[in-house]
Amino acid sequence: MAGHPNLYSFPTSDALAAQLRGYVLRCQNTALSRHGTFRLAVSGGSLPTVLAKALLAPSNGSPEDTPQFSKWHIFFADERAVPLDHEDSNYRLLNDELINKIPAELGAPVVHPIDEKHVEDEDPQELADLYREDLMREFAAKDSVKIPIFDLILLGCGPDGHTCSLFPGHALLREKDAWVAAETNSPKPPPKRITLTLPVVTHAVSIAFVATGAGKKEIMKQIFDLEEGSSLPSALVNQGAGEKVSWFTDHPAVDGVSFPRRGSL
Ligand SMILES: O=C(O)[C@H](O)[C@@H](O)[C@H](O)[C@H](O)COP(=O)(O)O
Repeated sequence: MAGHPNLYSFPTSDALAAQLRGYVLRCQNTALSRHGTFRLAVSGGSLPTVLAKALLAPSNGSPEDTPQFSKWHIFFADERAVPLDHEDSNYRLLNDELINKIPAELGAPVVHPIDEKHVEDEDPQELADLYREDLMREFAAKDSVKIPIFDLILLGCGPDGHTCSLFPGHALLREKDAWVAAETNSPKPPPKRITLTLPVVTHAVSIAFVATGAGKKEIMKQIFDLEEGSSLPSALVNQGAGEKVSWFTDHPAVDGVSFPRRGSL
């Protein structure tokens, strides 16, 4: 086990966004110095809005504080099997909240959507297989790799402890080999989705959760303080990736949580 996750808690959404910006840009700068691109995966929910607040804020002018979007490859940690312009699409959400608002001088990232031709398929397995092929092109172009190593995966946490489209008690949590899995019966609509698997999430260089609001405090207690929460998907990410995991929360989300938390990175 690789140590404990980092739990941060901030008084305001502005403070959270500022710290998240610093964190994401440090991940970017490390990735660019290592291999010239920044490869990340993002979830839906409130995350794209928070991310936009963080990344579209004015830079202090230093290269370290500047998003170099033209070197970014953005994948989806999970996606719903719907057309890309559908209101349930995480791709559409990310475009609306962030991508379409990036000033031209910062460049444009390469965004990797699901293959829209297969969203109506009875079984989303083909969608998952095609998304894996896209990952192969990006992560295994020259070598054969066992697992893609994202520079950063940005996640949300549902009130039931789910993350990506990995839901509590689901057989997918035991997946060891697949990179991308199909979900046909999600307890949260829409039912058909694809998701990165737990091994892909925990192998990332860095993993960050954003969880805010009083609606999260019960599940945060389960994840961080209670034995009974240890099998929840978000807790499994903590256990599998330890100190590589950072949680960005606000005070209401961690009210009553005993696990030690810090107010800055
Ligand atoms: O596909 C989904 O069902 C959502 O994207 C979901 O996974 C979301 O990330 C969490 O429920 C956290 O949501 P909030 O960030 O809005 O709390």
